[in-house]
Amino acid sequence: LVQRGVTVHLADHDPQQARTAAALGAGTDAAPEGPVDVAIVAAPPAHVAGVLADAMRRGAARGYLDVASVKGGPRRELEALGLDLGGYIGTHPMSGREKSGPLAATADLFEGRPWVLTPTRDTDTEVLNLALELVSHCRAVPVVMDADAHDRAVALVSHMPHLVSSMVAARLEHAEEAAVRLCGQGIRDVTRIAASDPRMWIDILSANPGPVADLLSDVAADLDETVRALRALQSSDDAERRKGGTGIEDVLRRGNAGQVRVPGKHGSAPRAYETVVVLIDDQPGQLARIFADAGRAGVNIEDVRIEHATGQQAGLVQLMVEPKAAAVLTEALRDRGWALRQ
Ligand SMILES: NC(=O)c1ccc[n+]([C@@H]2O[C@H](COP(=O)([O-])OP(=O)(O)OC[C@H]3O[C@@H](n4cnc5c(N)ncnc54)[C@H](O)[C@@H]3O)[C@@H](O)[C@H]2O)c1
Ligand SMILES: O=C(O)C(=O)C[C@]1(C(=O)O)C=C[C@@H](O)C=C1
Repeated sequence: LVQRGVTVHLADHDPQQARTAAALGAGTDAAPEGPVDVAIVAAPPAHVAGVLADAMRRGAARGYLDVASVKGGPRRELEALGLDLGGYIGTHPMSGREKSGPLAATADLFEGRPWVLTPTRDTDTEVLNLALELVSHCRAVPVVMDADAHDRAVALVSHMPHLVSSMVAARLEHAEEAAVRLCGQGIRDVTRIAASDPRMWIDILSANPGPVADLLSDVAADLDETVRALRALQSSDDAERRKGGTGIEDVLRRGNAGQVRVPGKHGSAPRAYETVVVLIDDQPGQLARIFADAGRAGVNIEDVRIEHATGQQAGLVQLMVEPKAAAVLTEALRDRGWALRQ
């Protein structure tokens, strides 16, 4: 928002967090002199209604938004407090990090991502317009939904997958070091979000337990069937083994069919990018230099993955770019002395 010329005042119940965010360029931690255009509450879900109610009672803003990962609960809490909710919209940017706090923040986090808005019949048009302006400043894609429909949808695409990721990662806790050191990109993809703050996720799941439990019981049924199929594959009987193979194929094929439905950036169909792989030393500033060199060559990096080599101070950076930009980027990085890999 600061980059787009908006004046941002930061407040946090831990003033150090607001100071750090201000020092990073996210705004000022000085209080505004009077009511602001819009107050955006990004506290943990269980505190959202309380923080919003306090701001509304003080008349802190013309419009009030929150960005909590659940939408039905906070709205009902606000209604129970008897507040006039015409000036409020519950929102949820569908993008985040597994790390907390201002040091984990990035200015382009929401670019091209869906940002859910849950206005009701009573929402002031002026406030809806402020919310749309905010989403547009962050270059996100607005999606209007009913609060409860949102909660059912994120149970499927965010909350249940989060728990499954935690359960896969939990298998590693007491695993032998010899096995853990073999971790490749597959398990990194599946477990990244398991690094998130449990306190935040207890709040999120506590506000959406029913839909998540329903989905997890469907996953449990798939797990039971898959275990049965794997046991059948161990059988000495040919027919049993064939049955086992069919069962495994079924779950893998259904996985393919679901995976192709995951949209790429901007909510469109997934795009085919080409990957340019660079070997880096594990030292501060390396990624920033690669990005600067790519920028100088006029190449937009669409996505990036980093794979650290076990036991070495080196890593492989996979830069995903539009196919026509791959050759330009390869040449520019080679010219600047980067070691490229296939
Ligand atoms: N991290 C994500 O992936 C993500 C994505 C979309 C939405 N959200 C939602 O955004 C909100 C913030 O999540 P985050 O990941 O930025 O967490 P965070 O821990 O980085 O930030 C939360 C901040 O709220 C402050 N806080 C706690 N209680 C407060 C209170 N009562 N009053 C004022 N400040 C208070 C904390 O000090 C902290 O600085 C949550 O509601 C979360 O559901 C998170
Ligand atoms: O990718 C991450 O690290 C996230 O935290 C992302 C994610 C998600 O599940 O998509 C997690 C919770 C938020 O409510 C929104 C986004």
